[in-house]
Amino acid sequence: MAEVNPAEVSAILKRQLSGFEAEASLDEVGTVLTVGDGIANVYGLANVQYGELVQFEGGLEGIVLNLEEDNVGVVLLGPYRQVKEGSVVKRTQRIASIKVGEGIVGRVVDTLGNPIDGKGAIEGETFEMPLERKAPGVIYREPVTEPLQTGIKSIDAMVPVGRGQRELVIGDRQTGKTTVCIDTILNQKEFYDAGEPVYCIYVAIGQKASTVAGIAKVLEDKGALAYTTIVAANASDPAPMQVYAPFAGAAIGEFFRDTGRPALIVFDDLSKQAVAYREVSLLLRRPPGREAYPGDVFFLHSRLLERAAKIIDNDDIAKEMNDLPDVLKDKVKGGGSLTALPLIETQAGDVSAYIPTNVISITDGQIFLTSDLFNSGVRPAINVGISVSRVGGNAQIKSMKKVAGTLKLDQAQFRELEAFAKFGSDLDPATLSVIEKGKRNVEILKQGQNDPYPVENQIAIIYAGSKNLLRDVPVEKVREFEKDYLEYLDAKHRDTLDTLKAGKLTDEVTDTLTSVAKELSSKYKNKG
Ligand SMILES: Nc1ncnc2c1ncn2[C@@H]1O[C@H](COP(=O)(O)OP(=O)(O)OP(=O)(O)O)[C@@H](O)[C@H]1O
Repeated sequence: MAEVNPAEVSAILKRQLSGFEAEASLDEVGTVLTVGDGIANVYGLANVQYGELVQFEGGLEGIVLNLEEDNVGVVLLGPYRQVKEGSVVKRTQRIASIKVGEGIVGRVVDTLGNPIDGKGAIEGETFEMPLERKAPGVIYREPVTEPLQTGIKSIDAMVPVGRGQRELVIGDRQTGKTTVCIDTILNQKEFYDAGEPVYCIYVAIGQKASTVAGIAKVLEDKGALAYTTIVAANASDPAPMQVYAPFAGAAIGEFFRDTGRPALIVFDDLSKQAVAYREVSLLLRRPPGREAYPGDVFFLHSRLLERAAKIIDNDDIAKEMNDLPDVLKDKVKGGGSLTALPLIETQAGDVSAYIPTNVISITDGQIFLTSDLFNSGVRPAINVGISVSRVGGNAQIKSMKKVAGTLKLDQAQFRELEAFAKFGSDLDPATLSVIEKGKRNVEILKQGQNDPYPVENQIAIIYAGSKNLLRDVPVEKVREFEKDYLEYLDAKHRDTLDTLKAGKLTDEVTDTLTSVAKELSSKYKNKG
């Protein structure tokens, strides 16, 4: 009998074991300790990461927000009736993210990227973009130099916004905040038609579903849905969905920004998001601070708004960008931008409350809307005296910059003298002329809802106002004059308008504008 050679046996065993791979995988699971008010405390997920998605029995997902020694606090992203004490929770090893692709344009989605407009699944290739992502570092950014045309005369002239800027829109309720932002989105149609779309994202937080449906309809009717995505976390959605909706919107914006395209995001509004965050934090038993907001509510807004940026126009450097999701690695292009228009609602004009002061200090300027102006018929109700844009001036086109400079000075002078306007006849002619001109300029800056103006039209009418060419037009007829003047220029002097659009304010152009304005205003004089 042949003897068993141990060395031979162990060699055979070794050979067989070397190709062995364990097929069974071990899911890390935990159990629910307590659940209620949209929060679950889970035991047993020792290795879970902050911000990771976990899945409950029945498919409901949640985000891990509190890491404690023996349990983790999870916010639930949906109705949690089926979750009970003792339910099993599974780690997904995925940080919360949203699927973004070209197909998301024109859709209405929820915080997790699920379509809620009844038009079926999102088509085409999609990429997982993380909800929370570190903002691009200094090396990957460029200063703001390109204008973002809002189509609103008083903004484009006096508080201009540039691509990559963060400009706060702040005011009491019902002062036209949403309208300013929707009009800005509508104004981007010009660029879409010209084949260089600015991709827009409207994030609705804590609003009525009917309001969101109304906005979607306006955008669709005006042809703006073709380049716009709506992210909606309505008032009836759980608080965590409202907290993360702006982050989901930013993730969509970043997809366009990092693939070299301009994007615009509107957060309507961050006050409601802060309230939802306060709710979540209190339920997670985090200590309350000023106005019962948690201590990190500033960080919540600053890390969100920092994601608005103008990316350097160099593909090689842009490719190195920090925290770039792997899925985008070979699609990255430089030169993209994400402009943010956050909204904040104040109570009785109090801008020194906690959340308004926070966001004012984070953004690059603010557009103040006031009820007084709104109610006196000055709409959009922008108070230009206290509105500023810290970087947008560099982005204004030259022709606009020239005419707007005079307008700003005139209006500042007018505001100083305005109180005297009541004494009409007792004033010296110089003061009277400043007041009369100011009144006409106020009329010029009025604008209807959903009626954005192309930049060349804005320059043409502001030029007429600032050169006092309207002195013969009665104040109440200024808007009628404006309409005739712009229609006439468009019909007869399109080349002049095109020159203005190109940023030039030549003598020839100013001569044309002056002669047209004089001719039309003289008619008003005769009529009057
Ligand atoms: N330029 C305008 N011309 C005429 N009406 C306007 C103008 N801007 C806004 N409005 C009207 O004012 C109302 C309030 O506008 P909007 O909803 O934009 O304000 P808001 O400040 O966003 O309000 P909310 O408090 O609901 O957030 C709307 O009914 C709108 O139609």
